[in-house]
Amino acid sequence: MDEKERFWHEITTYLKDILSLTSYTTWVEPASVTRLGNQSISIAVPNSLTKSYWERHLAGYILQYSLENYGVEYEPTFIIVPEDEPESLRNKPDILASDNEYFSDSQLNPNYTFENFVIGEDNKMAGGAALAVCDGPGKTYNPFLIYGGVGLGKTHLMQAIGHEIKRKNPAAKIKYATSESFVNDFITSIQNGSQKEFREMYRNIDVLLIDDIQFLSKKDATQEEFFHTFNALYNNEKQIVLTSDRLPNNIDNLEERLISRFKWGLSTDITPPDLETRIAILRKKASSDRLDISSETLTYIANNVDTNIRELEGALMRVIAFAAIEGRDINSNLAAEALSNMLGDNEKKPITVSEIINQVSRFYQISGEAIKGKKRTKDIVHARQVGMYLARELTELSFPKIGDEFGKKNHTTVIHAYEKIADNLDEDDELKDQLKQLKQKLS
Ligand SMILES: Nc1ncnc2c1ncn2[C@@H]1O[C@H](COP(=O)(O)OP(=O)(O)OP(=O)(O)O)[C@@H](O)[C@H]1O
Repeated sequence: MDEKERFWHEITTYLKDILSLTSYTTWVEPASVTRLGNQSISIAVPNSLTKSYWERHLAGYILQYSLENYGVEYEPTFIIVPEDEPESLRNKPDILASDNEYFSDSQLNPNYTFENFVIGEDNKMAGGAALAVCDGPGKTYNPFLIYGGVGLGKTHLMQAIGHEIKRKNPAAKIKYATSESFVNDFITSIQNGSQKEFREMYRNIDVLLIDDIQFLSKKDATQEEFFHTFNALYNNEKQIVLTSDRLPNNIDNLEERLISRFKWGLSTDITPPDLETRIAILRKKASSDRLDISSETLTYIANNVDTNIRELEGALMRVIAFAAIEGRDINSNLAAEALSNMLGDNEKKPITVSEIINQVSRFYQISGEAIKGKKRTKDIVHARQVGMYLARELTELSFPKIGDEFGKKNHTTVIHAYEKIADNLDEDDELKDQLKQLKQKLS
């Protein structure tokens, strides 16, 4: 037994111990190891459903087991090899490895392509602009920033740009990193005295994709480095694509010079998908797993999960897994059963004013006491008025009751705050974005 087979035998034995028999036979048995590197392991799985299950529930065990027993974390990557693929391919680690290497060189997820990305009303601006970026990398929109709430497809769209540019120009060097890995790479380079290599890695490329730039907040030295990376790429007409959960203006402690550079190109937001788009996304996922699921069932799922696309995919996976485990056909009754716990859990509790004050306080970094207090500096008044507006929008409370909760303010103060924010919303995109984020946090 070689090293790879031995590790696989050990980890699957370990998983057999901790999982139920059904989970083990449904998810672990169909998987196989294809390669073991110094700090990585490639695993072949038969479909994207199994891949997601491994990614969400089992990958952590591999990291933990390898660290505890081998002193190194084997980072797992999953490759989909359909079961009806010839046996020869399933057992050809070299083919799989080289395929994997193609992607690992830029760290792109092979599934995050335009082909797999459904464009609907909510994301058509972002989708169209992303395609335009691929037609003129470094020229059309540079930088290109995609922003929006959790699980709405920012990473997918960003990586689709990487794939598409690579497809059009196979020689293009694409670098994808989360802002956390940018920070870590930078810190490691300082510790190891390898700044030159770090700069090579981030500057000697054609396209830089940086995910979740909100995490650059408060990291002064890294922001400085990122600023120089940005300038080097921008000046050489190399494409920069960024994602963020909010507009750069609303990222705390982000340097002004970065904010202004991020505004040079195009910023576009992605909002939660409407029902039709949610159904289309489910249909695409089902068909890529070669599953024939009725429109009625897909509509049932889409109707009941409207938070974000990651949750929507999770719900579909749950339905499919439930059907597999119970040995039943997929229909809307089964979907209702499979999702009953999940939907029950999600039943909305009414939002309280103290939750609103809490979120507003964290968002604007102004204490709850100040919001409820009497001070009238500009920042405090703004936070207070936003809080009052949200209280009116998100609770059933009357103006006088809201006034009470905000430190016994008169109801006319609340009415004034409500009207002021409502009026400003029409013209102020930044305010609109702040409220969107706050509402998302509160929901
Ligand atoms: N329009 C879409 N069509 C098909 N799949 C989508 C679409 N948007 C998102 N998804 C899928 O939803 C999941 C979550 O998307 P993604 O990770 O890109 O979200 P995100 O906005 O980057 O989330 P986060 O804020 O957590 O980083 C992914 O599996 C992605 O493939």
